[in-house]
Amino acid sequence: MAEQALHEYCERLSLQPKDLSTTMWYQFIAQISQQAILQNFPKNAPLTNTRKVNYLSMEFLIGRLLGNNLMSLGVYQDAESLLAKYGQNLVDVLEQERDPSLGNGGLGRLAACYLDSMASLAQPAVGYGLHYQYGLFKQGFGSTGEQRETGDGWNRDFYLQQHHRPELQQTVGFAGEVLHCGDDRYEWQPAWTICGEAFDLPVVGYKGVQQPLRLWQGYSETAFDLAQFNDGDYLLAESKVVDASKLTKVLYPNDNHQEGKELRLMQQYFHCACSIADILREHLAKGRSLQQLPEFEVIQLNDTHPAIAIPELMRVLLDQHQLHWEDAWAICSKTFAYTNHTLLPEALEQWDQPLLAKMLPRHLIIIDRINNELYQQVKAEFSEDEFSQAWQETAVLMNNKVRMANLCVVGSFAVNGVAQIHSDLVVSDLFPAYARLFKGRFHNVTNGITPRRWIRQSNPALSQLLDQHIQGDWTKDLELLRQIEPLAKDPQFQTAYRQIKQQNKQVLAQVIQETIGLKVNENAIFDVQIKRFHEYKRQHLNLLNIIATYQELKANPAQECVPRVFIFAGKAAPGYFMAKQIIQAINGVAKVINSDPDMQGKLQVAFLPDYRVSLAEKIIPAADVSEQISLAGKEASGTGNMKLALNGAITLGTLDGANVEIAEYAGEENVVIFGHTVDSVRQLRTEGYVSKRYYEQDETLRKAIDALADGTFSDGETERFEALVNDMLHHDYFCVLADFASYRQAQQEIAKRYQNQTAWVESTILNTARLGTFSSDRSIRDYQTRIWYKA
Ligand SMILES: [N-]=[N+]=N[C@]1([C@H](N)O)O[C@H](CO)[C@@H](O)[C@H](O)[C@H]1O
Repeated sequence: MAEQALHEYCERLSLQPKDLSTTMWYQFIAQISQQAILQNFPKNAPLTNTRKVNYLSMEFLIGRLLGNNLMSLGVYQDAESLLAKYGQNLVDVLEQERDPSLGNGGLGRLAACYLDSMASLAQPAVGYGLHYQYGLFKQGFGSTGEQRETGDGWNRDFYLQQHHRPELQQTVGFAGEVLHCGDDRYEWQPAWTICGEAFDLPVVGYKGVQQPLRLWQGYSETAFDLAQFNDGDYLLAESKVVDASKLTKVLYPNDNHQEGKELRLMQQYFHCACSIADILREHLAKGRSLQQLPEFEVIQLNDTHPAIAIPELMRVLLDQHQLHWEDAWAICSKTFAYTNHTLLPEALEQWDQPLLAKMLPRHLIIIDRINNELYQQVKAEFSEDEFSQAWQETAVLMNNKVRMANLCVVGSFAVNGVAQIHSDLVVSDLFPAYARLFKGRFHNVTNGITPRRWIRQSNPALSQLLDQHIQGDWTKDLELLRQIEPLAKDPQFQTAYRQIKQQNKQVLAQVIQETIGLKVNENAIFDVQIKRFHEYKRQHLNLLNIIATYQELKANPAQECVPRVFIFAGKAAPGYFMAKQIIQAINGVAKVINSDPDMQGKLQVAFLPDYRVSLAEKIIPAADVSEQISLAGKEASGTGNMKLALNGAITLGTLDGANVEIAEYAGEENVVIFGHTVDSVRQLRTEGYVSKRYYEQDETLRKAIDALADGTFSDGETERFEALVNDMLHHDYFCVLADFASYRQAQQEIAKRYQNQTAWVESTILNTARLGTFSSDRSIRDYQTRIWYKA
């Protein structure tokens, strides 16, 4: 079949297979993969004992799809051997695919892993997102190591792994007036509308089903106005067209931070309005009633970004289907479920009421009614003395702001956090009054990652070893990894496992050489911190330890040391000054250390630019140490921690997010935990945390910070990192200085353990063997049994 297709493809190009470029081979393989997806997939029927999931997310960090699709179609080897026949290497051909960076970080990647798992488990689902023209910016570094951003056009219109669905278009209104037509009846007259057209990216489940990721793109109903053009009024002729395409032009590059821009709210509403209309179209087309919606459909809100979907569904039920408030609310509140991904106050979205009054006047009226109904409930539940504090926490409308997280809690039948410690804090710290008011509504579903992309596809050598020693298909059931536990001490298995890690490190060393021109010591510990830059993730704590290690080695050149390569990757939101300071400081330190002959073979720092899914796939299999060093209570879960540990990296972390559960499953002896806990941070704050004291009392820490301040790592410029140093000494909200000593000790523990390779490799094997629970298949099964099950 493929040979025939290849023949036809070459004929169309009037070329011989030997003349095809790598890009042409990519296009050929992508085409036959799409045909295969369209023609003979799925082989399995979707589940019937569960509701269809509509996963609403402003981000889907899907990564390259072709390799994944070939694997899930079961034709990866066929493609590999066909290409090999013509002297081509599939890995190189797959490198031709642009990385659709339609997400910022963990939240967006989690959505992609969940789509893969739902399709693999035959859980009926549709992902609903936006077809951004520009994904997350491309990152480069300037002459003094500062982050530079450039637009990342991922060739949206020519992307091969998608189908345009013009028949699914929707029309979305904005602004305008609301007429009160008596009693409870309202009519919204939008001032203008934008059309949404759908692009379906097939999600190919592994031995499962195929279902769509549906991405909406804005365009203007009124095409080019020829009449106006003929009247010579060219610009006006084009005006409407410009606006619409601007709507889904670019992804907002913020991670864990709200940017209260009008365009962002318009994007969110456009996303929700198109998706709600499409869900109802499909539901009603099956001859089902509106009242049956919660019986067959669940709408999962991926954080608060799609929260406006709640008043949007209410609007449609009230104004377009003339339901009474109670009936509409009964349907809504049994259809929506909300996942919270962060406790950071600056990330909890709040929109100015006046902005909603202008942009979505009908929705504000509905939100006001929801708020009034809630007021009665809170009044009834809490006593006189308790009421004001309870209302302060629970009110949806407060201080001229619409609190989107509160709207989600009130409008959903289920709320979940993304790791046990986080879900506990959601109840104890974020929503205690809600937890009392809505008993049984709060759940935990610990995050997971898809083993298809993050082991089978990105670590083929390890996958082969696992295939040789495991009965059953671990790619489908990751708990089967337990079968290698007895081999953890087996010398032969250890050798094979270690050699695979070493091979992966050599591949990464090649990538580092090609990308930043640094030749790293492949026998050193590859110590990896790869994630978005944010003060709570504390990349600057990692940096302070690197500086201290450098100063120690400079002061004691004869001292024995375990060679180390510190590998960083990650982007900072363009508007996030302090995160950008940290990036620049790491590059400044790297420049000095990497060019210092005294550090040869001992210490190196590699900061790889433009972190993205395809780069993560190369770094993760090569990591020895996984840096998960956020301040306890700040990282809701983390998912990089799971990918790194399953691929045999030892977690060096705080008791935060999913690190806690990784330590539980791997065994405390197979991770290295340090630092303050959630409770001891609370105590530190109560006692009044003064970071300067740590600087004064800890000489190693002081010298490291002084070196950042005195120009050592900034070409003698003393003000370049002034803001970062001042923040550390006079603020340091994320307690970097308070955790420095404990972290440094933990790093020395890592070095000590690494010297006993037999024990180290045993520990890494046990991490792979015992962490099957962090498969996103397990997460989806938890959602099915705890949230999505048919009532
Ligand atoms: N937004 N947001 N939240 C995050 C991540 N930054 O995207 O969601 C991720 C997915 O739930 C979490 O793993 C991570 O801890 C959390 O910070």
